[in-house]
Amino acid sequence: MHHFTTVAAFVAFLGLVGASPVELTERKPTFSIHQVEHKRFAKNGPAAMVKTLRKYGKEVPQHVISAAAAGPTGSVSARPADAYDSEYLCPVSVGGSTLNLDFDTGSADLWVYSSLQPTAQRSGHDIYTVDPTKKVSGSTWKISYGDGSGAGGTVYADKVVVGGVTATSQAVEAATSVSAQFQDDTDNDGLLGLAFSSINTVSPNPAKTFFDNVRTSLAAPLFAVTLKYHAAGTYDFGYIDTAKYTGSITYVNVKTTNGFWEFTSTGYAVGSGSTVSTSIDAIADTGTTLLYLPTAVVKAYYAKVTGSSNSASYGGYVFPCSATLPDFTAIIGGSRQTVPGKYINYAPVTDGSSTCFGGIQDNTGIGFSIFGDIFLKSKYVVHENRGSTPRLGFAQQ
Ligand SMILES: O=C(c1ccc(-c2ccco2)nc1O)N(Cc1ccccn1)C1CC1
Repeated sequence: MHHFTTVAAFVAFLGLVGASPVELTERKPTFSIHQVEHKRFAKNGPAAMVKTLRKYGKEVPQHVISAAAAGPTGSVSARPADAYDSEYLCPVSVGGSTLNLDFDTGSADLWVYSSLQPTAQRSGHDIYTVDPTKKVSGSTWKISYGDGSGAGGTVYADKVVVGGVTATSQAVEAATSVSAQFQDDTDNDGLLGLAFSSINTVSPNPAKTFFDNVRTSLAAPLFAVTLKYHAAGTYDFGYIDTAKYTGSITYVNVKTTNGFWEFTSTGYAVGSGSTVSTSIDAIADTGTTLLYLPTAVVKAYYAKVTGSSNSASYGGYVFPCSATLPDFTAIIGGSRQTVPGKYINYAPVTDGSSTCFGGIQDNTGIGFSIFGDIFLKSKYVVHENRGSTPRLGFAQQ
């Protein structure tokens, strides 16, 4: 972009456009100079602040200097898609269009509704309009999720911006077809996977997640998840926000062999009951709504809920919506991570029913426990990958 900084340059410009200063003043024409974005400008707020303070000879606080020296950081809102926090959606710029994506730490594909789908499938959705010049030749993707939903399509390399953090050449997996469950979910324009790139489904060459693409350039190689109960939370990239949690963060090492943010909880407690020591293999998964735990743990929990039962017809534990639910505590890294009982009432089994579906359910058939939104929405969870030994950090909101 050309910046006119001197009168001489300005007059030279008039010469270029064939107008003399006198002529201009007589006819007083109007003209505008259209600014274009500087394509390679990485947004760094602290650096801009340092520049301004120094320009006016002001003192620059040390914490601003050190933040400026760091890489980019960013934050994006995560809004509940419905009254029951079934999923959380975040606005993302994909190839210049804003789509609302479900950030999913349990999968590793960034896939979007697209112009490749039949128009009936994509009505009500924001879509990514593919640019054939950006197609990744020969690549396809296909994913299936634990609830039986799924999608598939082809791949494009395009610019993706999340909370001001830019991946300039992100693998954007454009859907050619999505399952009925996704078609019915008209708020959701796709998923942004934040698990490990080892489980990305692009073939023949697996793609990197957004986090893996920006990780080493961020001020710190981490993102932090703050989901909230019936309220908007955030996904922060590159920094820890001490205003978003109380007490301290307890870290545990992550096992990445299955591609998930997988960790071990060493025990649990129901309400004010005593702690039961038992090893629980679990994953943190923002893309899963509920908290799936081993059979014995779930039985011990609902033994304390009057009127609860494991309903074959509703496919899980239910109880009277008026029930008082005990808190649930998981021991992680030696710390007590407690979920308020109120958060464990997920939703009425059908609109208006006085029977409610439990937020804690049995993990039989999954192969591990899943700490989904029911657990996560009372926590501040740091997902750190320094390259070796990724870690999860848990703190109370
Ligand atoms: O939905 C998934 C899920 C995510 C990603 C993949 C996948 C296939 C290929 C690459 O990733 N497959 C899944 O199934 N849940 C949650 C879940 C919930 C209930 C039952 C089973 N699972 C994965 C995180 C555990």
